[in-house]
Amino acid sequence: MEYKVKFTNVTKKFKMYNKPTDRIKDLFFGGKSGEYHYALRNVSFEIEKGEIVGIIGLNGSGKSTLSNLISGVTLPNEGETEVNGTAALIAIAAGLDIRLTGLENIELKGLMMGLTKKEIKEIIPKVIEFAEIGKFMNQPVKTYSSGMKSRLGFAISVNIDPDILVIDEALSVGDPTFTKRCLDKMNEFKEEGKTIFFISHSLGQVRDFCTKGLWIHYGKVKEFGEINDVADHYQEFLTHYNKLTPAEREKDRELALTQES
Ligand SMILES: Nc1ncnc2c1ncn2[C@@H]1O[C@H](COP(=O)(O)OP(=O)(O)OP(=O)(O)O)[C@@H](O)[C@H]1O
Repeated sequence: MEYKVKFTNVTKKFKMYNKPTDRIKDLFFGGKSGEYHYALRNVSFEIEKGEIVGIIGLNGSGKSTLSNLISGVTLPNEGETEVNGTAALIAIAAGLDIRLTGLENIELKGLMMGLTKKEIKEIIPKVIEFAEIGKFMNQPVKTYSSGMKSRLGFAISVNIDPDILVIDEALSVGDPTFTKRCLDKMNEFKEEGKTIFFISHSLGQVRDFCTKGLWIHYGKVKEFGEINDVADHYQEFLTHYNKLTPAEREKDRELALTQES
Protein backbone atom coordinates (compact mmCIF):
# COMPACT_ATOMS: atom_id res chain seq x y z
CA MET A 1 0.00 0.00 0.00
CA GLU A 2 1.17 3.52 -0.71
CA TYR A 3 2.00 5.28 2.51
CA LYS A 4 2.72 8.93 3.00
CA VAL A 5 4.23 8.91 6.46
CA LYS A 6 5.92 6.05 8.30
CA PHE A 7 7.64 6.30 11.69
CA THR A 8 9.66 3.36 12.95
CA ASN A 9 10.77 3.32 16.61
CA VAL A 10 11.26 7.06 16.67
CA THR A 11 12.75 8.56 19.81
CA LYS A 12 13.29 12.26 20.46
CA LYS A 13 15.05 13.39 23.60
CA PHE A 14 16.16 16.73 24.98
CA LYS A 15 18.93 17.38 27.43
CA MET A 16 17.86 19.10 30.64
CA TYR A 17 20.31 20.96 32.87
CA ASN A 18 19.91 21.98 36.48
CA LYS A 19 22.18 25.03 36.05
CA PRO A 20 22.99 27.14 32.97
CA THR A 21 26.71 26.52 33.61
CA ASP A 22 26.12 22.76 33.17
CA ARG A 23 25.05 23.43 29.58
CA ILE A 24 28.36 25.19 28.90
CA LYS A 25 30.35 22.44 30.65
CA ASP A 26 28.56 19.94 28.44
CA LEU A 27 29.74 21.76 25.34
CA PHE A 28 33.38 21.63 26.38
CA PHE A 29 33.60 18.30 28.20
CA GLY A 30 31.70 15.96 25.90
CA GLY A 31 28.13 15.74 27.11
CA LYS A 32 28.55 14.40 30.65
CA SER A 33 26.28 16.92 32.41
CA GLY A 34 22.52 17.03 32.37
CA GLU A 35 19.86 14.39 31.98
CA TYR A 36 17.82 13.34 28.99
CA HIS A 37 14.13 14.02 28.90
CA TYR A 38 12.28 11.80 26.43
CA ALA A 39 9.66 13.80 24.51
CA LEU A 40 8.89 10.75 22.35
CA ARG A 41 9.93 7.16 22.87
CA ASN A 42 9.77 4.33 20.31
CA VAL A 43 6.96 5.85 18.31
CA SER A 44 5.83 3.77 15.31
CA PHE A 45 2.89 4.26 12.97
CA GLU A 46 2.10 4.21 9.29
CA ILE A 47 -0.29 6.59 7.54
CA GLU A 48 -1.58 6.08 4.03
CA LYS A 49 -2.02 8.92 1.57
CA GLY A 50 -5.31 10.76 2.09
CA GLU A 51 -5.64 9.87 5.76
CA ILE A 52 -6.71 12.63 8.16
CA VAL A 53 -5.06 11.95 11.49
CA GLY A 54 -6.12 13.58 14.74
CA ILE A 55 -3.25 13.70 17.24
CA ILE A 56 -4.54 13.91 20.77
CA GLY A 57 -3.07 13.77 24.27
CA LEU A 58 -2.40 15.73 27.42
CA ASN A 59 -0.21 18.84 27.61
CA GLY A 60 3.44 17.93 27.24
CA SER A 61 2.71 14.44 25.88
CA GLY A 62 4.78 15.00 22.72
CA LYS A 63 2.28 16.11 20.08
CA SER A 64 4.19 19.20 18.91
CA THR A 65 7.46 17.26 18.92
CA LEU A 66 5.75 14.75 16.65
CA SER A 67 4.44 17.48 14.34
CA ASN A 68 7.94 18.98 14.12
CA LEU A 69 9.34 15.58 13.16
CA ILE A 70 6.67 15.00 10.49
CA SER A 71 7.31 18.40 8.95
CA GLY A 72 11.08 18.02 9.11
CA VAL A 73 11.63 20.96 11.48
CA THR A 74 13.54 18.61 13.76
CA LEU A 75 15.22 15.20 13.40
CA PRO A 76 14.87 12.10 15.58
CA ASN A 77 17.65 10.91 17.90
CA GLU A 78 16.79 7.30 17.16
CA GLY A 79 14.56 5.48 14.70
CA GLU A 80 13.46 6.36 11.22
CA THR A 81 11.00 8.87 9.80
CA GLU A 82 9.85 8.43 6.21
CA VAL A 83 7.78 11.26 4.79
CA ASN A 84 6.83 10.97 1.12
CA GLY A 85 6.07 14.43 -0.21
CA THR A 86 6.31 18.02 0.94
CA ALA A 87 4.99 18.70 4.42
CA ALA A 88 3.97 22.14 5.67
CA LEU A 89 3.61 22.87 9.37
CA ILE A 90 1.06 25.37 10.60
CA ALA A 91 1.62 26.19 14.24
CA ILE A 92 0.98 29.24 16.38
CA ALA A 93 4.60 29.80 17.25
CA ALA A 94 6.48 28.20 14.38
CA GLY A 95 7.61 28.82 10.87
CA LEU A 96 7.56 32.62 10.88
CA ASP A 97 10.52 34.93 11.32
CA ILE A 98 9.16 37.60 13.66
CA ARG A 99 11.74 40.20 12.55
CA LEU A 100 10.48 40.09 8.96
CA THR A 101 7.23 41.51 7.61
CA GLY A 102 4.31 39.32 6.60
CA LEU A 103 5.20 39.77 2.96
CA GLU A 104 8.86 38.87 3.54
CA ASN A 105 7.73 35.78 5.43
CA ILE A 106 5.70 34.64 2.42
CA GLU A 107 8.84 34.90 0.29
CA LEU A 108 11.01 33.15 2.87
CA LYS A 109 8.65 30.24 3.47
CA GLY A 110 8.06 29.91 -0.27
CA LEU A 111 11.80 29.61 -0.89
CA MET A 112 12.17 27.16 2.00
CA MET A 113 9.45 24.98 0.48
CA GLY A 114 11.25 24.98 -2.89
CA LEU A 115 9.00 27.39 -4.83
CA THR A 116 10.47 29.45 -7.66
CA LYS A 117 10.40 33.27 -7.53
CA LYS A 118 7.63 33.19 -10.17
CA GLU A 119 5.54 30.75 -8.10
CA ILE A 120 6.02 32.91 -5.01
CA LYS A 121 4.86 35.98 -6.92
CA GLU A 122 1.74 34.07 -7.94
CA ILE A 123 0.77 32.99 -4.43
CA ILE A 124 1.31 36.40 -2.76
CA PRO A 125 -2.14 37.86 -3.68
CA LYS A 126 -3.83 34.60 -2.61
CA VAL A 127 -2.05 34.63 0.76
CA ILE A 128 -2.97 38.31 1.29
CA GLU A 129 -6.60 37.55 0.48
CA PHE A 130 -6.79 34.49 2.73
CA ALA A 131 -4.97 36.03 5.72
CA GLU A 132 -7.09 39.21 5.80
CA ILE A 133 -4.64 41.15 7.95
CA GLY A 134 -4.70 44.29 5.81
CA LYS A 135 -1.86 46.76 6.12
CA PHE A 136 -0.15 44.63 8.76
CA MET A 137 1.21 42.54 5.88
CA ASN A 138 3.95 45.21 5.61
CA GLN A 139 4.71 45.25 9.35
CA PRO A 140 7.14 42.96 11.21
CA VAL A 141 5.44 39.80 12.48
CA LYS A 142 6.56 40.65 16.04
CA THR A 143 3.80 43.30 16.05
CA TYR A 144 1.10 40.70 15.28
CA SER A 145 -1.39 39.18 17.72
CA SER A 146 -1.40 35.34 18.07
CA GLY A 147 -4.48 35.16 15.86
CA MET A 148 -2.81 37.26 13.15
CA LYS A 149 0.31 35.06 13.22
CA SER A 150 -1.89 32.02 12.87
CA ARG A 151 -3.78 33.64 9.96
CA LEU A 152 -0.53 34.39 8.15
CA GLY A 153 0.96 30.95 8.83
CA PHE A 154 -2.19 29.19 7.71
CA ALA A 155 -2.58 31.36 4.59
CA ILE A 156 1.03 30.75 3.51
CA SER A 157 1.00 27.01 4.15
CA VAL A 158 -2.26 26.22 2.36
CA ASN A 159 -1.32 28.33 -0.66
CA ILE A 160 2.06 26.65 -0.98
CA ASP A 161 -0.09 23.59 -1.66
CA PRO A 162 1.88 20.90 0.20
CA ASP A 163 1.20 17.15 -0.06
CA ILE A 164 0.99 16.87 3.71
CA LEU A 165 -0.47 19.48 6.01
CA VAL A 166 0.44 19.44 9.70
CA ILE A 167 -1.82 21.69 11.75
CA ASP A 168 -0.61 22.13 15.31
CA GLU A 169 -3.24 23.92 17.43
CA ALA A 170 -3.24 26.77 14.91
CA LEU A 171 -7.03 26.96 14.88
CA SER A 172 -7.33 27.48 18.63
CA VAL A 173 -6.38 31.17 18.40
CA GLY A 174 -8.45 32.05 15.33
CA ASP A 175 -11.76 33.85 15.63
CA PRO A 176 -14.85 31.84 14.56
CA THR A 177 -14.91 33.38 11.06
CA PHE A 178 -11.29 32.49 10.37
CA THR A 179 -11.62 29.04 11.94
CA LYS A 180 -14.57 28.32 9.65
CA ARG A 181 -12.53 29.38 6.60
CA CYS A 182 -9.62 27.19 7.71
CA LEU A 183 -11.93 24.19 8.21
CA ASP A 184 -13.40 24.77 4.72
CA LYS A 185 -9.89 24.87 3.28
CA MET A 186 -8.94 21.73 5.20
CA ASN A 187 -12.02 19.99 3.78
CA GLU A 188 -10.94 21.03 0.29
CA PHE A 189 -7.53 19.44 0.96
CA LYS A 190 -9.27 16.35 2.30
CA GLU A 191 -11.34 16.02 -0.88
CA GLU A 192 -8.17 16.39 -2.96
CA GLY A 193 -6.80 13.33 -1.15
CA LYS A 194 -4.04 15.11 0.73
CA THR A 195 -2.72 13.78 4.01
CA ILE A 196 -3.46 15.90 7.07
CA PHE A 197 -2.29 15.73 10.67
CA PHE A 198 -4.50 17.74 12.97
CA ILE A 199 -3.41 18.42 16.54
CA SER A 200 -6.16 19.72 18.73
CA HIS A 201 -7.50 19.61 22.26
CA SER A 202 -11.01 19.93 20.81
CA LEU A 203 -12.24 16.34 20.62
CA GLY A 204 -15.36 17.56 18.81
CA GLN A 205 -13.33 19.08 15.96
CA VAL A 206 -11.07 16.04 15.80
CA ARG A 207 -14.03 13.64 15.62
CA ASP A 208 -15.75 15.72 12.93
CA PHE A 209 -12.73 16.10 10.75
CA CYS A 210 -10.41 13.10 11.13
CA THR A 211 -10.47 9.51 9.95
CA LYS A 212 -7.72 8.18 12.22
CA GLY A 213 -6.72 8.99 15.78
CA LEU A 214 -3.23 8.88 17.28
CA TRP A 215 -3.23 9.21 21.06
CA ILE A 216 0.15 10.17 22.47
CA HIS A 217 0.57 9.61 26.19
CA TYR A 218 3.75 10.81 27.91
CA GLY A 219 5.80 10.34 24.77
CA LYS A 220 4.44 6.96 23.72
CA VAL A 221 1.70 5.83 21.36
CA LYS A 222 -1.18 4.83 23.61
CA GLU A 223 -3.56 4.05 20.75
CA PHE A 224 -3.74 4.37 16.99
CA GLY A 225 -6.90 3.49 15.08
CA GLU A 226 -10.29 4.69 13.91
CA ILE A 227 -10.90 8.20 15.20
CA ASN A 228 -14.10 7.50 17.12
CA ASP A 229 -12.60 4.53 18.98
CA VAL A 230 -9.47 6.45 19.95
CA ALA A 231 -11.44 9.57 20.93
CA ASP A 232 -13.86 7.45 23.04
CA HIS A 233 -10.97 5.84 24.93
CA TYR A 234 -9.20 9.16 25.42
CA GLN A 235 -12.46 10.69 26.69
CA GLU A 236 -12.87 7.80 29.19
CA PHE A 237 -9.29 8.32 30.32
CA LEU A 238 -9.93 12.07 30.80
CA THR A 239 -13.00 11.39 32.92
CA HIS A 240 -10.84 9.24 35.22
CA TYR A 241 -7.86 11.62 35.07
CA ASN A 242 -9.96 14.67 36.02
CA LYS A 243 -10.97 12.95 39.26
CA LEU A 244 -7.35 12.49 40.37
CA THR A 245 -5.71 14.90 42.80
CA PRO A 246 -2.69 16.89 41.52
CA ALA A 247 -0.41 14.58 43.55
CA GLU A 248 -2.00 11.48 41.98
CA ARG A 249 -1.65 12.99 38.51
CA GLU A 250 2.03 13.68 39.15
CA LYS A 251 2.52 10.07 40.35
CA ASP A 252 0.78 8.82 37.22
CA ARG A 253 3.11 10.93 35.08
CA GLU A 254 6.27 9.83 36.91
CA LEU A 255 5.22 6.21 36.60
CA ALA A 256 4.54 6.50 32.86
CA LEU A 257 7.87 8.24 32.28
CA THR A 258 9.92 5.67 34.16
CA GLN A 259 8.25 2.67 32.52
CA GLU A 260 10.34 1.22 29.73
CA SER A 261 8.46 0.74 26.51
N1 LIG B 1 13.31 22.16 22.78
C1 LIG B 1 12.99 21.48 23.87
N2 LIG B 1 13.87 21.36 24.90
C2 LIG B 1 13.57 20.65 26.00
N3 LIG B 1 12.40 19.98 26.20
C3 LIG B 1 11.49 20.06 25.20
C4 LIG B 1 11.72 20.81 24.00
N4 LIG B 1 10.63 20.69 23.21
C5 LIG B 1 9.75 19.91 23.89
N5 LIG B 1 10.27 19.53 25.08
C6 LIG B 1 9.62 18.69 26.09
O1 LIG B 1 9.08 17.56 25.44
C7 LIG B 1 7.81 17.22 26.00
C8 LIG B 1 6.77 17.19 24.91
O2 LIG B 1 6.53 18.53 24.48
P1 LIG B 1 5.51 18.87 23.30
O3 LIG B 1 5.56 20.33 23.07
O4 LIG B 1 5.79 17.97 22.15
O5 LIG B 1 4.11 18.46 23.97
P2 LIG B 1 2.62 18.71 23.46
O6 LIG B 1 1.92 17.38 23.56
O7 LIG B 1 2.61 19.36 22.14
O8 LIG B 1 2.04 19.68 24.57
P3 LIG B 1 0.86 20.80 24.53
O9 LIG B 1 -0.46 20.08 24.47
O10 LIG B 1 1.06 21.48 25.84
O11 LIG B 1 1.12 21.70 23.36
C9 LIG B 1 7.54 18.25 27.10
O12 LIG B 1 7.89 17.68 28.33
C10 LIG B 1 8.46 19.40 26.75
O13 LIG B 1 8.88 20.08 27.91
